[in-house]
Amino acid sequence: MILKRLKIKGFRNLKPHSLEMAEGLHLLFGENGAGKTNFLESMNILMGWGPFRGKSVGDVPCWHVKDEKTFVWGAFEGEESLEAAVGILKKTVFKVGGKLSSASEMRNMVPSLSFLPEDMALVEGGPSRRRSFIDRLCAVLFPLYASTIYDYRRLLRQKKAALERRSNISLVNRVMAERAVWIWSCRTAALDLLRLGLNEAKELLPDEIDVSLVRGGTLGIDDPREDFWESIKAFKEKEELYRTSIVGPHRDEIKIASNGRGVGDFFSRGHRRRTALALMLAAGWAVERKLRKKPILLLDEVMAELDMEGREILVKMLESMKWQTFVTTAEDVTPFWPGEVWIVDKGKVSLMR
Ligand SMILES: Nc1ncnc2c1ncn2[C@@H]1O[C@H](COP(=O)(O)OP(=O)(O)OP(=O)(O)O)[C@@H](O)[C@H]1O
Repeated sequence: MILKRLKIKGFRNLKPHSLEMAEGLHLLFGENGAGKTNFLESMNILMGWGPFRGKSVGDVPCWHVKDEKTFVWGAFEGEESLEAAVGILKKTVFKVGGKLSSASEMRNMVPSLSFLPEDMALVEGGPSRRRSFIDRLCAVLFPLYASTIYDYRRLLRQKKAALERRSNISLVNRVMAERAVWIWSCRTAALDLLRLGLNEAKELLPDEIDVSLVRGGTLGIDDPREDFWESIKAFKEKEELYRTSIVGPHRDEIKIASNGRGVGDFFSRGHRRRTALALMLAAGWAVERKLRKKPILLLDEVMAELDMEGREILVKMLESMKWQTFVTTAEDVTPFWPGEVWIVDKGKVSLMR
């Protein structure tokens, strides 16, 4: 799908806009603090994902204009056509085709993926980044995924409280087991698709890459349900001693390996960045393959640490995927950019060519 028209009002530092957008690649070029990330974020919120990580929706309305309504409106075309609007105050209110809707409906109707500067460190550091990446992909691929994760987290809190009180946790374990097994099945299916997608992004990769799920805190028995229950049994005392939940998807690791070794440990920094971008492209491919809809990609400052060759490969691959893609940059890469170039200056977004 593509976002054909976009209207923005009262959104952070952005001036009111009404813009026509083409398909294909879009570069948003401007100085630091110009509003490039804000512009991507407005689309991210419209497509049901909320503000970028760590930011609160209450901070979105422009600080300088009192009592102005904050909204983002978009007309999407492609596999489906629809008009959607989101009004933002302390919360977000969605309308699709004039009728009340929700963020999760938007996420399912208009598949989109965002990739932020911190995602460039996807293959290194702790597992929570990789879980967040796979969760975002699963939330696009499987309509009930986001609500199941929400439910699972609620159960985790209940289990923790029960462990603190030293009360019986067998009932909460039983309810958790169903969610845990389902989340594992979704993550496994998403990783199967990612593996196929990585074949399409080979050019970016320095070597063969494999991705696999290591179930959190389990004994690693083949059957996930048996794995859950046997591990719960095996670690019962430990859970009670530490009063924390050891077994389950909240402790999963997504292993990214090359020739059997974790790439975080031995790929160079640049090659780790390329691997992260290859995973992002593979995720887009997975969405298109499963949903038969072209995703919209929002990429914030992803070219900053790539060498010239890496940038050229990335742009060539994005061109060949034919997804509508928005890329921000503070570096002047406009001469070799093959698509539309937008200049972002003090909150004003205008088409350069
Ligand atoms: N609610 C708000 N109202 C008005 N201005 C805001 C609001 N929230 C953030 N801003 C301002 O928006 C400005 C632009 O931020 P943004 O992150 O979009 O810049 P950017 O072009 O992506 O910059 P960089 O290249 O440094 O990443 C920031 O300077 C910030 O102070």
